[in-house]
Amino acid sequence: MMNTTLYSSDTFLIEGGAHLKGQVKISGAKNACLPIIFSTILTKETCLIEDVPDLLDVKNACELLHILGAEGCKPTEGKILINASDVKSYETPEEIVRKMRASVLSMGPLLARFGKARVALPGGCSIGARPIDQHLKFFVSAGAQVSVRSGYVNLEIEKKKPTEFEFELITVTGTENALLYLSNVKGISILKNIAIEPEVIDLIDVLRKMGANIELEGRTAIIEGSEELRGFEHRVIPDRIEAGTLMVAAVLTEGEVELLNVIPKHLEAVIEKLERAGGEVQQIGEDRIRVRRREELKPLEIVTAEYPGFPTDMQAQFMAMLSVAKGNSMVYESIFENRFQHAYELRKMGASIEIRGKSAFIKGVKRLKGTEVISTDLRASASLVLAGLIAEGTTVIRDIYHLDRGYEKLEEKLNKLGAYVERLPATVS
Ligand SMILES: CC(=O)N[C@H]1[C@@H](OP(=O)(O)OP(=O)(O)OC[C@H]2O[C@@H](n3ccc(=O)[nH]c3=O)[C@H](O)[C@@H]2O)O[C@H](CO)[C@@H](O)[C@@H]1O
Ligand SMILES: C=C(OP(=O)(O)O)C(=O)O
Repeated sequence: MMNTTLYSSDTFLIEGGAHLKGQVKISGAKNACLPIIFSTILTKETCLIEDVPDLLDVKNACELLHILGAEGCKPTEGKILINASDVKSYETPEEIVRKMRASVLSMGPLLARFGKARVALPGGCSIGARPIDQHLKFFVSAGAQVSVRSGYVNLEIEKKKPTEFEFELITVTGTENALLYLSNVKGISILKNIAIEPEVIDLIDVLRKMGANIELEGRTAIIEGSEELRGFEHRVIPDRIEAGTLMVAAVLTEGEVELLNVIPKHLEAVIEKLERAGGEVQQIGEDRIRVRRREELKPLEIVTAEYPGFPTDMQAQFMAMLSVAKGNSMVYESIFENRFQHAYELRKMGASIEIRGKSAFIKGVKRLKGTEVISTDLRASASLVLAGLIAEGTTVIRDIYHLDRGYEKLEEKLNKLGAYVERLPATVS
């Protein structure tokens, strides 16, 4: 699990009270971009990825590719060119892997390419135990020898062969790892009970461009892999979680914000809840929406679920909003067992939230008060920023390391909309 104190981390200082107004462009999705970066290991040809968000996780993924021996890997003005033909190493070192969850996605491509992989156990947000047993069960079913020793997973396979595998539970990166691997295995494989998050579908688009033939029937994927995968050019889908976060900001601050570069279909569950809570969301173009407050904030019941359900990655942001809704709300977190750390920080700001197991009971209060809080994980940090936007006085959010993993220039975007968010650089590392 991630220990934030290991990393130098800035502080946000927020003055509450602004009504956000204006236009904001949504960045490419972190959780789509990362698996796509790892897919480049599967080909010796050059790959071009566009709409790459400027994020710590992306920089770390690129550094990992660079350490493995790939060329390019320098995100420049939203683009990355990667050529992995010179990759010779099949070992991903702990220092990088523990910084981000998605580095587990190097397993599938390295095993496919070298017949071997040695990958440190991944980090990411500490929102639960986050085991990778389903990834490993998949690799075993594909014929790999798998062992875990001294914090590293060792995988080895003699001869790649197609396989049929059913996940015991729905896992996003587990599905992506299996798709990455099988796309490079000749023959027809079947994966059942897969995740169908938009980020998984974006990866499938890329794997198809590379030459894999992938068909989807509900939660089943039929994959005809190829041993000679091609390079690709691909524009990453917009980040639905960044969009959702800014939509909540617009409603919460009684503002009016136009979001550019969104795929409204990906946001259906979020839009439905936001409208029930008193927001108004209008589609004003193919990839544009306008969001504002329609009426007084109302309480909600939210149960997180796999896509197309309500995303766990939006739960914390909604909790910040429900903290000041008129009435009692309930949030049930069905995906992760420890994803309520923001609730304790929101309480410091005056929110009334009681946690019982996987449920949070929120009694709306009239207002929040600025104080000093700690950001414990990525979306928890986002919820504290939202709370800071409407709190009385100044909110100081320490250790925004995780926020930088997942939001591109959040303070700049918010300030352009009229907020006051100042970044104070870390003084100790
Ligand atoms: C980099 C990335 O894309 N991160 C996203 C991805 O994380 P990630 O892929 O890690 O999340 P999973 O979908 O794998 O996890 C879902 C649930 O399954 C459990 N599980 C997962 C794998 C496994 O082998 N065994 C197991 O028990 C997890 O502990 C969790 O309780 O999907 C999550 C769920 O939408 C999002 O919150 C994360 O933002
Ligand atoms: C939990 C998240 O990220 P990660 O899986 O990289 O920890 C997230 O994006 O909300």
